[in-house]
Amino acid sequence: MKNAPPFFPLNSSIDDNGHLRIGGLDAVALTKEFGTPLYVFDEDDIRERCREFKREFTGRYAATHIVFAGKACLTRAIAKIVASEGLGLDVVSGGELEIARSAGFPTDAIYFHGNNKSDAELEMALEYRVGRIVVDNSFELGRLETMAARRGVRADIMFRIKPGIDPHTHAKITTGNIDSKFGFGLDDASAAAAQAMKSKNLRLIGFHYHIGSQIFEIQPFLDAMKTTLEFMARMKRELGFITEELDTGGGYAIQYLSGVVPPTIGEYAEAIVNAFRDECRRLGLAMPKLSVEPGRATVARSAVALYSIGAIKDIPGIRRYACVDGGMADNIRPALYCSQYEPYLANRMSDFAGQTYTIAGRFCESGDILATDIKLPEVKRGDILVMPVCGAYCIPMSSNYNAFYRPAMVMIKDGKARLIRRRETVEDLTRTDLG
Ligand SMILES: Cc1ncc(COP(=O)(O)O)c(C=O)c1O
Ligand SMILES: N[C@@H](CCCC[NH3+])C(=O)O
Repeated sequence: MKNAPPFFPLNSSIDDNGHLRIGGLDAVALTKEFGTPLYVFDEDDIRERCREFKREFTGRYAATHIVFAGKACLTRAIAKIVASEGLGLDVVSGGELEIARSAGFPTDAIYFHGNNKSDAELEMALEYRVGRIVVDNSFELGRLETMAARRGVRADIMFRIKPGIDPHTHAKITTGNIDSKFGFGLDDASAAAAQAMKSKNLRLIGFHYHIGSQIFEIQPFLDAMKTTLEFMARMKRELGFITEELDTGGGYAIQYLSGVVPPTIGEYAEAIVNAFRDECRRLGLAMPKLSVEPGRATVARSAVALYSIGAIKDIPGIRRYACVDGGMADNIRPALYCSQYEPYLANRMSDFAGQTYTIAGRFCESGDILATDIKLPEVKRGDILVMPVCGAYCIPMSSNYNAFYRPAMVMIKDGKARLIRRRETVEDLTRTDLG
C-alpha cells in the first residue's frame, strides 16, 4: 500500500495492483458495481473537515458557529453527517431547505440566504422557523416584515452587506464587490437597520458578508472583516445598534493541483480570529458571536469522480484526446471557470505518467473539456479516469444536458459503500415531460 496524493479523500491509498482504494475499497471494483460516471465520497473526510473547522475556529474563539454552505453539495446523507457534527447549514432555496428538513436537520440551525427569495420561500422560512433569514435587499425586508406581521411571529434576521473587497479569485465567484448582485451597500444597510430596529416582527441580529470563493489570499478576509467591524461601530454610534452576530461567509480555498497549496484552515482561522479580536478592541466593540460558512472546504476533497475512458483521438502534431463517459453535465467547473483538475488512472495509479492527454467529455460542446494537456500513463479504452477534489460544486451544478442521466453518488464508511443517490434513469428524464 502507498499513500495517494494529498488532495485525495482522507482514507485513500494505492494498493499493490496500482488501484486506488478509498476507505479500503477498490475504486475500480466500485465502478463495476455502480457503473460510471460515479462520485465516491469518504464520510470520514467530511467529518474530519467539520471537526477541523470547529477545532481551529472555536479553539481560538469559543463563540464561533460553523455553518456548512449546502450549495457545495447537499444530499440527505450529507445533511445528516453535517448535523451530527454539530454544524449549522446555509441554504439558498426552498429546495435546499426541504432537503435539509427531510433529513431531520434542525431548522433553528439553518441560515436562509439568497438575493431574490420568492414569497413562498420567505413563508417557508417563517413557517419552519429557520434560525436566521439573511436579508439581501430592502424589497425583501419590506415583504418579510409584512409576512411576519401577518403570522404574528418575530423572525431573527441578518443583513448581507457588500464590504467592497476584491478577493482576487475568479470574477464569476467574486461576490463582495460593490458591483455585485448580492447584498446591501453600506449606506442602504444602515437605512435598513434603522427600519428593522423599529419592527415588532423582525429582530436584527447582525451582519453577513461573503466575498467570494476559492480565495487563496488571507488579506481579503481581513479587509472585509475590518470594513464590516467599522460599519458595526458606525451602527452602534448612529443607531445604538449592538451586533450580536457577525457571519463572515465562506470562501476558503482548497488544493486541486500538486504544488498549488492554499493556507490551512488553522492558518485562516488564526488570522481571521486575531483580526476580529484586535479590531473589536480597537473599535471598542464587544466581540459578537462569529459565524463562518465553509462550503467547498468542507466537502470538496471528500469525493472523487470516476469515469470510463472510451474513444481516444490522436490529432498528429496537435493534441491527443481521451474521451470519458461524463463531462460538463456532471462537472461544469472547467467550462465555467476554467478550473483545473489533476486526473489519474484509478486502475494504474503507480504507472509513470509520461503521456500528454486532453480529457474530453461526451457532451455536444467543444468546450466540454475536463482537463487540458495533463500527464497520464498511455491510456487505453476501459481505463478508469479519476478526478480528485470533486465533492463540491459538481453534482449540485449538474444538468441533464443532452438528456444525460445524472451520476450515482456512493458514500464510503467503515469499509462499506452505500449508494446515497442512485443514477438517474429514463423515467427520471421523462417524469416531468407531459408529452
Ligand atoms: C453566502 C455564502 N456563504 C458561503 C458560501 C460558501 O462558499 P465556499 O464554498 O467558497 O466556502 C457561499 C458560496 O460562495 C455563499 O454564497
Ligand atoms: N460554484 C463555484 C463556487 C461558487 C459558490 C457559490 N456562491 C465553484 O464551483 O467554484
